[in-house]
Amino acid sequence: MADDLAPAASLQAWWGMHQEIDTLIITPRDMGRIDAAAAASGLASYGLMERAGQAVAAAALRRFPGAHRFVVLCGPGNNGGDGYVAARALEAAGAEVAVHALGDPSALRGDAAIALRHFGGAPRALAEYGPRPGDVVVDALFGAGLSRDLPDEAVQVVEAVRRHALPVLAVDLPSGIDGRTGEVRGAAFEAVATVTFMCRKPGHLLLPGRTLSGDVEVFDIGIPGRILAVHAGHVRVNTPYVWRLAEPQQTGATHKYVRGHLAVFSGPATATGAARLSAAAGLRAGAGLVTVLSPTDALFANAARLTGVMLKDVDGEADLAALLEDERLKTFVLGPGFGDAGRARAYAGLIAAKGRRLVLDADGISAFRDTPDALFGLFAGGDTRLVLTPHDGEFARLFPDLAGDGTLSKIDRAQKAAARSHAAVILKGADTVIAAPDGRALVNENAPPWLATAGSGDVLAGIVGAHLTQGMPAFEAAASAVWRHGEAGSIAGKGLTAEDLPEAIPPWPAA
Ligand SMILES: NC(=O)C1=CN([C@@H]2O[C@H](COP(=O)(O)OP(=O)(O)OC[C@H]3O[C@@H](n4cnc5c(N)ncnc54)[C@H](O)[C@@H]3O)[C@@H](O)[C@H]2O)[C@@H](O)CC1
Ligand SMILES: Nc1ncnc2c1ncn2[C@@H]1O[C@H](COP(=O)(O)OP(=O)(O)O)[C@@H](O)[C@H]1O
Ligand SMILES: [K+]
Repeated sequence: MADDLAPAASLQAWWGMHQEIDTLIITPRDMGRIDAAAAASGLASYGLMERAGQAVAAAALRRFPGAHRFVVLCGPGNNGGDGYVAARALEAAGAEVAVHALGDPSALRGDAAIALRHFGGAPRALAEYGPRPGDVVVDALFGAGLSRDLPDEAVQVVEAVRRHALPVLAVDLPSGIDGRTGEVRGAAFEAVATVTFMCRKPGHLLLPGRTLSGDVEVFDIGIPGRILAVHAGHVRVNTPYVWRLAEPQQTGATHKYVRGHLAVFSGPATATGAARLSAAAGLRAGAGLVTVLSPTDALFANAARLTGVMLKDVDGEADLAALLEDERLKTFVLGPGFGDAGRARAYAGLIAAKGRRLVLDADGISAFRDTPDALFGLFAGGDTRLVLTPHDGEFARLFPDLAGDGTLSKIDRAQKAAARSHAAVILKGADTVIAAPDGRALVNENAPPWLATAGSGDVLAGIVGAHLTQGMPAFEAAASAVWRHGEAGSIAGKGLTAEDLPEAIPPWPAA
């Protein structure tokens, strides 16, 4: 099955309702199209560079009032051009400025050559830069145009600046970060802050670029929003803006079955806790009823620890088939602590055949490691009814080729996996990516590091299940679950355990 993404034109309309510019994530390739469209619309490109460089200088002066000297490192392209504008503005503000260029400045073309001419000074060679205490480095070596590993000369400066622990303000991206993937190309500056233009790029949100970018300031250099919106792809930051219209509505007529019934499969007697975490999270996240479906040997272990969550004996396919006769049971969570791979495959098959919705997590994902296509076939066609919640290790079991392809970004991997599996995919981590089969993708950024604790993923699976069973479309259900999970992590605070998370799931944000 082809992985090529051909987002429907109607998607543009879907995003049309969600065009807040600060949620757009623009790849360097999108940015190229945006530049071309801006130029075609009559916008003077040098004006954009001038505003970009001025914004960098303003940020440098504001952030580093005690700097002895600003050292502006300029590269061979337009990122360097921004650097020359910034150097001129810093000098005009009375600061001490040193400019060092990578390569021959007389080879600059276009707007960058104009910026150098306006600067008027003669840059010194990059290799001549000797770090001094009190220096603030303005990194304008490479931005969106980085296409291969940093040259040795630049690597040496990156290392010298790190050795001297000098603060770095990056222009657009820290040099060495690939704007499309967030990966380090050979070496990269670690910036205190990065000033970028119009929108953030994947490299600002995906690790390790997210960490190396420091605080990211987005400065509007004057490209009209309508041009951005038309040429932006289908990647956004995961904020309530993109799914708030799909939030479950509660009216006076709501009763618990309207809010949906969620079922969570328990593992054997020695591994029941994960399912209860999912179930507790599901109830707190808004499912009207939640039932743990337990193998017979684990009934007592579960019964002793459940209150608001119900319990039912389901010990094999016949039991599940009988249960599926109840039309009100719409959504299942399968995988947390589940253990039995053969039974997981059989249960997924029954659930799919009956047209129900499934969150497949943990052991449920691993159960299909030898037969991923069989899983994808179960949920092909019709609305998206499957949500997969892999961490990197589980992802590699279902999608070994995508996991092993070093040219793909985490966003690309999630998008291709979603298209192939007909599932909404939550590819977890500190930079969780949520993708839909139609090509939409979101990068999450509200999760605190202390969410990385045993059982945290089980809680997430339960929240997704609760959202699905309340009728949200799969992608929106998944994205909003990741966001609420991140908020719960912040509310529960440092030192949390997974048991604290369900209690901390916040109400829906005000629409
Ligand atoms: N409309 C826009 O998009 C604007 C872009 N601006 C700046 O323009 C930048 C992009 O400019 P460019 O496309 O010129 O790209 P860069 O300035 O990032 O890179 C310059 C050139 O370096 C070469 N190169 C790439 N990797 C290299 C490596 N490892 N070693 C040696 N040479 C390498 C490539 O030929 C590339 O075109 C942005 O990052 C931003 O700073 C700003 O001027 C504001 C306006
Ligand atoms: N460094 C981090 N910062 C924020 N969130 C993280 C980080 N590492 C992991 N997470 C989140 O914590 C959860 C861990 O889930 P998972 O890997 O399934 O662990 P478990 O199986 O122990 O629950 C996921 O939601 C993941 O996105
Ligand atoms: K840079």
